[in-house]
Amino acid sequence: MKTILETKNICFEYENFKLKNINISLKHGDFVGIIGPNGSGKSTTLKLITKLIKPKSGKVFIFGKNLEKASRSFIASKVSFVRQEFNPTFEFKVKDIIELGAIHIKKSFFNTVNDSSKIKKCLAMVELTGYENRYFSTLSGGEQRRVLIARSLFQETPIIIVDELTAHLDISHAIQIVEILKKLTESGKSILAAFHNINIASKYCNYLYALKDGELIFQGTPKDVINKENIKKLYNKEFYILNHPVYNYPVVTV
Ligand SMILES: Nc1ncnc2c1ncn2[C@@H]1O[C@H](COP(=O)(O)OP(=O)(O)OP(=O)(O)O)[C@@H](O)[C@H]1O
Repeated sequence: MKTILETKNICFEYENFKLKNINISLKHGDFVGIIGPNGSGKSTTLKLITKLIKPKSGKVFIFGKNLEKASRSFIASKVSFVRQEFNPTFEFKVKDIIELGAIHIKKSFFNTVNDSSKIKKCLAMVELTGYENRYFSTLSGGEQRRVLIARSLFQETPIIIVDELTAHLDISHAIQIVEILKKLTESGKSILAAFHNINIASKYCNYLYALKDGELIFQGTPKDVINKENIKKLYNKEFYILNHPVYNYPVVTV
């Protein structure tokens, strides 16, 4: 399969944190997860890949195009990004939030009948039918998160990047969202997501990158990455690793 997103030795620095030589790649149909403890650099990596911040050195390529030279509309047509935090300054309705996500690739600013049926469809996919006229600020954390996933579906990009995929979601909605994304990979879309829930990443991702203190310390299939020794090194704590009795993937437990 063809590589559609690639980082080459990207480095970045905040005052008290360094991200070092990150090499990540994503192919058509991949569901790739980034795991690692709080503050290990997952969000920073995703922000670099989506050009929200610029690397100190190294390069990012999306469909072979150097991100440095890519326009905002090119990026928006290829990548949608569900960020961990999203606090709009104005009172937006759910339907506006969804449309604004794809404003750069729309031919016209004005709503069309086609758009509103597409918004309905995307909301139905995340079980928020009838929410289009609700004010975003009045939704629960989990509902807001699902609106942002719906916005990403509305954008219809070949690459979907999600920071902390299961943030604010109860276990049932977390699985529902992950399964929607997994289904999209079967039709050729590619997902890159940061996970705190390693067991969900283990079941659904075909490849994992493990970040610690700004460095990629392990990578490979969930079976390669998730074992007692690696998880201890990653989180500085002992866990039990079991094998899922039905689906045969490694499960981390206390
Ligand atoms: N704007 C910023 N200015 C200064 N330091 C920052 C900034 N954003 C992040 N950092 C620091 O960079 C480090 C990596 O943060 P990052 O958000 O990438 O980690 P993360 O792995 O996504 O963490 P979490 O699992 O808690 O979401 C942290 O130490 C954080 O405090």
